[in-house]
Amino acid sequence: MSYTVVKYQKEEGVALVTLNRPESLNALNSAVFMELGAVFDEIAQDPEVHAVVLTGSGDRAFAAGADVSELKNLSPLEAREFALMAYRTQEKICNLSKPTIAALNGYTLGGGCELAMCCDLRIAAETARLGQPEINLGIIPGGGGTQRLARLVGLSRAKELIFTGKIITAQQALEWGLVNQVVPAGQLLEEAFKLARDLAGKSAPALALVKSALDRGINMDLSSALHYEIDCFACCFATEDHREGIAAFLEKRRPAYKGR
Ligand SMILES: CC(C)(COP(=O)(O)OP(=O)(O)OC[C@H]1O[C@@H](n2cnc3c(N)ncnc32)[C@H](O)[C@@H]1OP(=O)(O)O)[C@@H](O)C(=O)NCCC(=O)NCCSC(=O)CCO
Repeated sequence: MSYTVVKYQKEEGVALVTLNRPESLNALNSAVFMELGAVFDEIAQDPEVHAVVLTGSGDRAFAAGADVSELKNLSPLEAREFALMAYRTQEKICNLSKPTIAALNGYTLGGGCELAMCCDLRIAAETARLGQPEINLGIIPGGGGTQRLARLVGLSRAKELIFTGKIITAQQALEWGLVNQVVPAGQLLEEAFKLARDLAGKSAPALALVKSALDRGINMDLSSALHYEIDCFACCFATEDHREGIAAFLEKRRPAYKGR
């Protein structure tokens, strides 16, 4: 399939997905959400892809938020439809059984920050700036910001960011746990790919199971989550990869996983 507002490339088992509206700082309009959803459907079905890097084109922004010009004339019902469309795309990203890394190459605001939080890990360029500035438009986050931000940085810091609309540096985001790593801007994609290739070399079923244990477990009560983890642990023992991983350890060699 061909895409216009999103770019999609594959390299050594890693998919690179690039938001491609640099003239508007990769603002997220309906077309972007639709194409992004189609790209992640394609990735989900592609056995050659073992990890995903999501970034923005240009050197100014990952994404500066939902496209304000599209929000301008929405009725409440249309606003709800827009948010639901974003939600459906985000669900495809969150539910992907392969690891996802957001490479934040500049402004990561509003819907952009919400999209980054749908990825498993976030690496930020030193120049990246993050925030949920919706309050300054007289609206609130509608793409999961109130929930995912609070879960990542805690309720108090989420309220600080969302109430004030202030924009924080990559370093501050690292201290708050909103990003995992900060790197020089020139090394962002290199570092994101290094991490993605490392993850692509691990057992795909083990990664899928542990992602599910973490993402589903966090929304369960502790006892249910611990039992779910036990079930996921047991499922690993149905894979060829677990035999390979354990054999490789005992034979003091690197494992060669088959992804099954
Ligand atoms: C990101 C900011 C602070 C950058 O400011 P600056 O460097 O001055 O650059 P600009 O001239 O403002 O932007 C360049 C160009 O991009 C357009 N643009 C930027 N952000 C958006 C956007 N979110 N939607 C649509 N278009 C956008 C901007 O209009 C310029 O276009 P021109 O044609 O050249 O005029 C600054 O841009 C900023 O504050 N942006 C908005 C951030 C924001 O409020 N985000 C939240 C949106 S609501 C949301 O996401 C709801 C989901 O929960």
